[in-house]
Amino acid sequence: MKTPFIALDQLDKRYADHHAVKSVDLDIEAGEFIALMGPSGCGKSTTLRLIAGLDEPTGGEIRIGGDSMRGVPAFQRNTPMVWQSLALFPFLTVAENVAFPLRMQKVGTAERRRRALEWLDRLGLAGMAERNVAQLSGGQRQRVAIARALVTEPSVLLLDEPLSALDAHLRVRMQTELSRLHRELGITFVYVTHAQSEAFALADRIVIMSEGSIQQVGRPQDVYRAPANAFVAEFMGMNNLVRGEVRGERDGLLDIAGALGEFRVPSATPRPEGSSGDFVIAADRIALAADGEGLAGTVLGLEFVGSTQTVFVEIEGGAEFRVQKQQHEIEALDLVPGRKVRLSWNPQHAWLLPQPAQAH
Ligand SMILES: Nc1ncnc2c1ncn2[C@@H]1O[C@H](COP(=O)(O)OP(=O)(O)OP(=O)(O)O)[C@@H](O)[C@H]1O
Repeated sequence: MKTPFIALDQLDKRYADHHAVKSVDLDIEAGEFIALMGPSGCGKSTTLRLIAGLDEPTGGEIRIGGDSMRGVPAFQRNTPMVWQSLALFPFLTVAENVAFPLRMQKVGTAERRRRALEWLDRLGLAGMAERNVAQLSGGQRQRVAIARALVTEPSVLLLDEPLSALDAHLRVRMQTELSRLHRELGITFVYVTHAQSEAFALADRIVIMSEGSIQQVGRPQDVYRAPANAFVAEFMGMNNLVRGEVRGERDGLLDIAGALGEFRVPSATPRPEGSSGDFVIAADRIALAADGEGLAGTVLGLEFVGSTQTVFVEIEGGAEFRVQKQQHEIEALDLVPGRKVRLSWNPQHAWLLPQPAQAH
């Protein structure tokens, strides 16, 4: 097997009163764009800080390029980090800010300036070198922070919610910028974010964490379509979780029965009768109709994002479902709160959650 570029091996971090990272194993390939995701407090930033050497693990090991980072201080790792708060020096010019890490490395004045200007140019900031950072816009400041992180030509860049302070429009532009940089530089990016849209737009693989443990690692679309457990399914937002129990098997599909009724669900492996039959059905896989077959429900509300509508439906029996449709697909239904609807889906699109004992 190929040696991973960054290896987290049983990585553990305990604070006095909190177990923030619990025996995390993760291999990151050279050049990969990895996004760490999970609810607030799940240990994403701590994991990133441990990789950066800004915090010491209380157990396990980090290897970068095959070398153990045990006892290696942050400044010797060349794993720069970009934060939401940027931490630029207000009393230095833009060029001086970017050149700062080279000063720490004892690079000569002329060379420092040459490299700082080169990175400013790469990030579209040529001509701003002599400005004070206070004279820049939020997006420009973000680029300065990225230039400063990249000026030492690291082989890994760590980013902790770098775009969350920007407005929505700028965030999308900076996403494109980061994606371009990642492609051009070919270095490894480890990116902490709350925002699913960012992780999906940027990452080769996403890591979903909860309470200090990894719940699932995979390509964004695979984690979305095939969550490893109920936590991941719910975290991914646009999944509807249906609880049930296996009643039998017919024609390659399992019969599942639960509080919402009876369903047919595919399974890659046999599942004994009476075992868990919890499954998810993604919001965009559900068809809506005014009547006919399917789960009966009542529209609770609607949410528009561009041309996409999310329809919130209360199912008879109490559960709430989300259905995601293009505006033109449901125009004819004239959906308003209180409208009765039927929900149906192709059984092949349902995803049976792995048995709890197998989930990881
Ligand atoms: N220095 C510290 N001392 C004690 N507890 C800490 C310390 N740093 C972090 N923690 C705790 O460890 C847990 C994980 O924190 P961490 O910052 O890694 O979470 P996160 O997933 O990045 O959250 P957020 O998305 O809110 O930034 C939290 O409960 C936090 O309160």
